[in-house]
Amino acid sequence: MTPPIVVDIDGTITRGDGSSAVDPRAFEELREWPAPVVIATGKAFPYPVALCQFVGIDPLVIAENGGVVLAGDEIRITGDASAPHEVAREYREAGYDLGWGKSDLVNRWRETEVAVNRNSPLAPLEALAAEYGLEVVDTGYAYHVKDPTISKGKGLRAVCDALDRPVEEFVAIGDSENDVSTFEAVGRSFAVANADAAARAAADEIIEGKYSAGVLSVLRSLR
Ligand SMILES: O=C(O)COP(=O)(O)O
Ligand SMILES: [Mg+2]
Repeated sequence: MTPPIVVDIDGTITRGDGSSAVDPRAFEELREWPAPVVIATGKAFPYPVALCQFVGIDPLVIAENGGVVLAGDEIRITGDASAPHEVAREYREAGYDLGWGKSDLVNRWRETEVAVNRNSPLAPLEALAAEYGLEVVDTGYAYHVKDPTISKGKGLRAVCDALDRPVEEFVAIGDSENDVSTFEAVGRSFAVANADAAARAAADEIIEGKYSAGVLSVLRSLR
């Protein structure tokens, strides 16, 4: 039987062309998938919700690295953004910038963490985060200032409770440090070839292909 899947966005179903463009072939594959599809991302909640709508699948979403979860018409928000916002405030006061311009669409709808552009300095961000008992996770796309007890893996367990399905049934695909907790929770995990060291070490298997090409090859082999 085709397994349910939990899939990361950036670096995983993207085309790998330097943009955040999702490969349209992944849209097709996810829409036709004959089992639940969970989108698990570091992005703010509206992005994966919109992705599900545009793909045409039921929204099963883990956003903000597990801070916000949607399953079975329930939205579950874990933690709050006040400590991350304090870190961001102090970071700015020290003369640094979050790096997303005036509109900052990356953080505008973020409810439990703050994301910082990877062109901004990491060391002072990590120092401030530690003062507030927070961690900085580098997804390869942004630095996320977050509560260390929140993870995509825990978010997946919440989704599984809502769906009344065992988490071990799931196959996970991802590319970075923020996918490690998902890999540890599921029955079978794949890192794409472009994955970072943490994801590669945690995955059961490393896919030969990079980005969406790698994902498509795995999905086709699982069906
Ligand atoms: O938002 C990010 O930094 C990365 O997002 P992802 O978890 O979908 O790869
Ligand atoms: Mg990713």
